[in-house]
Formats: sequence, C-alpha cells, structure tokens
Amino acid sequence: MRVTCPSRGSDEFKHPIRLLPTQPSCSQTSNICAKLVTEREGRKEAIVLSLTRPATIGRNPELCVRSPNGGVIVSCQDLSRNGVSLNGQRIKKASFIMMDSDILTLPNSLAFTCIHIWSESKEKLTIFDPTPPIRPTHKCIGGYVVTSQCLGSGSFATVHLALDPSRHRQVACKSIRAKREQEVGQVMKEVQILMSLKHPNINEIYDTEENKNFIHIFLQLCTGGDLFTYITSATNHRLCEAEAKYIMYQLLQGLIYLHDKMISHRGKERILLYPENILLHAPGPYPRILIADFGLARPNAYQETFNVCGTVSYLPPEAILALDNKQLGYTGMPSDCWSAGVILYIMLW
Ligand SMILES: Nc1ncnc2c1ncn2[C@@H]1O[C@H](COP(=O)(O)OP(=O)(O)OP(=O)(O)O)[C@@H](O)[C@H]1O
Repeated sequence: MRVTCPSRGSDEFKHPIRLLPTQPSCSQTSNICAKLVTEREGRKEAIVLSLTRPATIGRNPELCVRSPNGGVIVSCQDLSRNGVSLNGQRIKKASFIMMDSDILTLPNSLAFTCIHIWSESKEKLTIFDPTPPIRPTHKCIGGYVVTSQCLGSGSFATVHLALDPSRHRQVACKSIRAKREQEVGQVMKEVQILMSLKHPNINEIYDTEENKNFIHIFLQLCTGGDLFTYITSATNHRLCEAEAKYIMYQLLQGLIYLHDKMISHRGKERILLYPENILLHAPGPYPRILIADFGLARPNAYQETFNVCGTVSYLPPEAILALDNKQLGYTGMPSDCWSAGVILYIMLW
C-alpha cells in the first residue's frame, strides 16, 4: 500500500523536526509497521510509520511504508540540500530502503534507528530457507551482499534488497529457483539479451549469478512499489488524467524501445505487461515508472506463438480466442499495445 505524503503546505512541513508519539504496539494498532527511534536530551522519541500515515522529518526525508507480502518495507526519499546518511553512507537526493536496525543520520547529527514492528513475511521461494530469519541477516553472492529484507515475490521468484559495495548502491536481487539445467540455460539466454537494454523506463539488469539451486538477477532498485498498488491506494482507486497521461507516456516510451529491439513483453506462457509488473522508481506522486519482470520476455516477437494462458483481463481478443483453439496464435507486440490500453483504462476508470 502506498502512503500519501502530506502536502507541502501542511503543518508537517512547518516544523524542522516533527516527531510523532510512539504507539503501543503493532498488534494493538495493526496498521503500524515500523518506527524510527531517536534519543534527544535523554528522552527516547519515535516517528511512527503506518500504512495509512506517512512521516517526514522536517522537510526531509519523506518516509513511507509498504507491506506487499505481509512483511515491512520502509522507503525513504531524501530531497534535502544536504543529504542524509544511512549506516554511515552518505546519500543525497535519492530514495532507498531502510532495513530493521538501519541508522539514518540527519545533517544535524540526530540519528534514528529503524525498527520494523510487523514482519510476518510470506515469502514463497527464499534463499534464506528454511525459515526467514527474525533478525536481519545477509549472504554474499558474487560481489553483492544479499540481505534478508524481502521486497516482494511472484510466481517464479523472490526479490531481496541487496547491496553493491563496489558502487555504493542498493540493488534488488531476484532469485529464481532453478529446477532443471535446461531451464537455467533458457533463463540465462533471455537474461543476456535483456542485459543490453538501457532505457529510463525499463528496469535495468546489472548482473547475474547462478549456482546449483538459484539464478540470481541483480536489478536496478525501485523503492516506490508497483503501479497496481499505486492505483488502488489513490483516492477512488483512480488517477487524475494528467498523472495517467504522464505514466502512459513513459509506458509507451518503454514499449517503443523494446519493440524497436524486437523484444515483446509478452511471455512465452503468459502476458506479463500488467500493473503489478510496472514498478515505481521512488515513492510519491507523478512517479517515474519502469517496466519490470522480463523473466519470460522473448526476442523476435512477431513470430506467432501457440502457447496461451495467463492474466486474462489483459489479453487481446485474438489471445482470448486462442485460449480455446491452440491453432490460433497471436503476436507479442500488438498484444503488448492492447495490454497498455487496458492499463490506461485501469488508471482512469
Ligand atoms: N527491481 C525491483 N526493485 C524493487 N522491488 C522489486 C524489483 N523487482 C521486483 N520487485 C518486487 O518483487 C515482486 C516480485 O517480482 P517479480 O514480479 O519480478 O517476480 P515473478 O515471480 O517473476 O513475478 P510474476 O508472478 O509476475 O511472474 C514484485 O511485485 C515487486 O514488488
């Protein structure tokens, strides 16, 4: 769920530091997911983060919390002139994810410890099996540090927050459990094609690692959640025309880029272009969007395919007909355009 930030003119912004009182516990007010605790003049104070209540520290940074899989994801956006520091690492004009126990320090040296309160993660596949750890932990994979902070999971993969120490940045690590060697080869072939893609509206693949059990894909981190959650948490579950136009423009730019390279977002087995697979680069209104989840995107999209099933609401008529008649194929690119049209409808209806 996206948490709307208070408007610039609201009281929240009139005070350089506004700390909200600590609430008793998450179980009593199930909405409260995290808090940022600090000590001032010997007194503990806390900023409470709930799914319905955003928080700010003075003008910056803006904090919000999401819970896509029942776990806690705290996004923080720095818009200040001086920047902030996360665990001693300086960050300026960027958005990032705060894990449990992370320390956020403001330029005035006030330090806040992030505490996740509600964290019943419902991960499906995880590299932290058998049980997701209660305290944050990490694993080193290739040159990356993959943390136990889950960012989301789908039918094929679980995505964790990871750190790229060489470039001092947070990234997303998508781990796919590989069943057969043949499957690994197929996925890696597709990933190689997708690694060459560079566009502001395409979720960039930085790197890959594979081992006996998993394929790990290191992706550009998106801290704002997905478009579906963004739409459903807007007033009346719809966006204003201007915002829908802005998002649609970016979506089409991304699709034009992909189609020019003869890559369709339509998966081998399912339509993949739907609002859950469109991610927001950072939280907040008028977001920059990135088309994500290329697990099954296929090159040479004009080639007709006969494999049809999946997210029916986004299917074009010819694909619906093909559901019953496997002899009828349909092509990926027109299908992507149809799905984009359905997304526009969903943003506005
Ligand atoms: N680059 C990213 N940055 C932040 N979060 C991400 C990123 N990529 C994926 N996620 C989160 O992880 C979730 C699952 O990822 P993804 O949809 O790629 O998995 P999947 O198993 O391929 O999904 P599907 O069931 O749609 O095939 C997403 O819904 C999103 O919340």
